Amino acid sequence: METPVNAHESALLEDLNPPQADAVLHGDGPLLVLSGAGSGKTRVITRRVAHLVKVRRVFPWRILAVTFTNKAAREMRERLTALLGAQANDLVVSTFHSAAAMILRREAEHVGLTRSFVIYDDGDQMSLVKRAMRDAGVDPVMQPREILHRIDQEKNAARLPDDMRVENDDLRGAIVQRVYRVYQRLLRAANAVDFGDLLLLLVKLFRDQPAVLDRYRTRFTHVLVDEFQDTNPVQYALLRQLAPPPSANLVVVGDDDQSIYRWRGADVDNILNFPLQYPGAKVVKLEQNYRSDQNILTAAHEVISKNTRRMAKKLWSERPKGENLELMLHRDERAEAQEVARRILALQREGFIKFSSMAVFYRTNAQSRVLEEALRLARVPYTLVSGRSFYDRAEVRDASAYLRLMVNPRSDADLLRVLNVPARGIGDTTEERLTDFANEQGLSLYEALAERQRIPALNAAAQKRLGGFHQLLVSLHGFAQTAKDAAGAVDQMLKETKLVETLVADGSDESLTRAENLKELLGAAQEFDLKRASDSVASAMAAEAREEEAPEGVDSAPLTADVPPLQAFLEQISLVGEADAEVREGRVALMTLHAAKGLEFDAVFLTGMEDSVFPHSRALKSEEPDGGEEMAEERRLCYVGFTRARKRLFVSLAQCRSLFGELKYNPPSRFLADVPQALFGFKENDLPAPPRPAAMAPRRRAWDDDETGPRVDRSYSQASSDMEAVSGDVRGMRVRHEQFGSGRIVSTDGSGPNAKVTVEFGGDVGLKRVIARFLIPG
Ligand SMILES: Nc1ncnc2c1ncn2[C@@H]1O[C@H](COP(=O)(O)OP(=O)(O)OP(=O)(O)O)[C@@H](O)[C@H]1O
Ligand SMILES: [Mg+2]
Repeated sequence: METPVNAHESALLEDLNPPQADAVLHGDGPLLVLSGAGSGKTRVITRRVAHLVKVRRVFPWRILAVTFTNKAAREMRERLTALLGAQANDLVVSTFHSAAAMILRREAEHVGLTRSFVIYDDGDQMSLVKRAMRDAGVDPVMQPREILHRIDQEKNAARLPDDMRVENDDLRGAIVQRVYRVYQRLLRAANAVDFGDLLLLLVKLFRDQPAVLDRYRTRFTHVLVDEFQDTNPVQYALLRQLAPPPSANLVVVGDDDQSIYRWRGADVDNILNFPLQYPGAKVVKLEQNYRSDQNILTAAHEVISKNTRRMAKKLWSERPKGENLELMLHRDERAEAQEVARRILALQREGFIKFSSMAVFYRTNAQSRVLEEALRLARVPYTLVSGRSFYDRAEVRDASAYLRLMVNPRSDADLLRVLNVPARGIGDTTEERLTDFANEQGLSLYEALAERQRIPALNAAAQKRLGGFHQLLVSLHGFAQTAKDAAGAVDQMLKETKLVETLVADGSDESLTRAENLKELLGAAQEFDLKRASDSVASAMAAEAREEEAPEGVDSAPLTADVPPLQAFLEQISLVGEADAEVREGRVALMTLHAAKGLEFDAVFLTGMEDSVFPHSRALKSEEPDGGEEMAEERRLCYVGFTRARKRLFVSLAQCRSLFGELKYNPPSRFLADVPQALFGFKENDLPAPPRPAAMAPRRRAWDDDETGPRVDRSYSQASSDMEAVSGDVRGMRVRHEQFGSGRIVSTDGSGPNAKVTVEFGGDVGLKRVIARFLIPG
């Protein structure tokens, strides 16, 4: 460690341990910080950025710091503003996607777009894929969803249609390639990109036009990446372009144990092989955890250490052992939710833990509904962290479609969405004639509208309606050209389209709520304008305060400098991700495990700890004995979940659960079997026996109606019935019937040998009502 050179430096290093300080002080060249959860990786990134600016006098605009979510970027910026003041404004702190979007917009002409391109989300992508399938004339042998997934995967791997490797006998691959080609053509025609394009087009541009790449390489002398374990190949390619091996100043921090986005193409090898890609990279390991009490860390360690392919690391903590972990067993998901709500209230009252320091996690979004209901009933304030929910509402999507048409009328998907919203009497036939005409003439729908007189077989009334709609779009587009701020444009759009007016006139409760949401969108635009104005003032002041001049000829302008306000606002909306909702003051946070990455809470409830819920049923289907890569990823997700907790960790499970409209009796999560009993405060052989599924043995799904399949762990069911007083409940029990074979009891009517029992039998038999005495157990 070097000696601090001045007061700035000592302030920045004050509360760092030696390896952290080492990483902050590291001079030039690549650096990898690889370490477990809660060891201060994110703190190292922020401090290092502050150190670069304050002590090493690097211009803030030369620094590109990339994080995983907008929320994380926002938090990092806040921390940096606290350390650097107004200078923080000139830093580029963003997600990969938003950094790429900003650069791509500046260079749009090079990739066949104009600067006003729009960004399509999943929903838009889906309708585009369907259209591409029609245009490509492929038989509907594949689901659009599957094709879209494959296209996304290709993009994550940095492959355009021509780069796809399709074997001769790979029919499905050939179909994907064909649709992908048309899909890309449709995107370009609409002056639109999807998420994958943002990165892919930029990587291609940088590869094909070295002069363009050179400008950004010269500019960004320092690139830093948080959560590096979750980068996918196209993101890594971009990093290597901007900060090429072997000697660029690329700092990556991450934890291979927290790699949880394989399904989005993330490749954990990126972090494991970093020292090979960047030979000579300095490697720093942080081993002290500052977040969690020892019991929590031990549990997390025991779960993750079952994974075979990982960098071994063991965290230690100076923090106390802390409280025991708590295992909560419940009859069903409703009982679970009620108990979670009750415990939250108790913690707040007796444990002095604020609502905002508590979180409830679950594996899949579908689990949130019951939890929400219970929290509402118990009057526990909460926020659902599911960032897109607001922007995914139908009325908000309609409004956004109009806004996007304002800047880019060529966006066909948007035009189709609002062609008859609010209702203006344009029916399916008219729509079909319009689209057919546009297709034949090779025009965008907007252009086709202008030529509507030439559309065959269109009656005068339909002509007139299309004319009115066209007029509306022309007027809005004109307005957007000169709009001074985003809010003005949103306001104008709402007025001209009469979206709010129509909803208010309808007057139903639902319509009024929708109208409120549109006003909320206007509010979001106003907030955006304010923020933009204050940022630009701050950044001008910071520039003035600096003694040094930016060097001649280097591009130092803010990346969004010339972007018109409405467009910048739309970009922000498009890039809102799943994990982006604010964790609000005074509220418990509800979120999926994936969204919990990087966060910390005093108390964490991890719900649905049952096999096939968590680990997800997908991972249980794996053929490999230990569940293969999918199971390893679920295990990492469990590690992420556990390590979010500072002081209290509750793991909870239900004996039976309705999920996705099905009633399932799942055995306890195999991850629970890895947690030493003592951490729950159980002594050996204590009852209730902690659930111990045959965790390591290969097995089938528990509900498979198959004689060779495993059975619900009876000892566990017994234990939990003792706890929950559900004795006498035979639901879930396995039974045999001479004629129908084996099955599982779903419900009963009456008691004794003549009770009527509804049983779900295997094979084609399905649900049957039979008399109890004709059944034998097993
Ligand atoms: N040297 C330190 N002294 C005291 N507290 C620290 C120190 N380093 C980090 N912390 C605190 O420990 C907690 C975890 O830090 P941080 O979020 O940076 O860890 P991380 O390694 O990024 O975790 P994750 O792997 O979950 O992303 C934070 O509350 C942070 O403020
Ligand atoms: Mg972190």
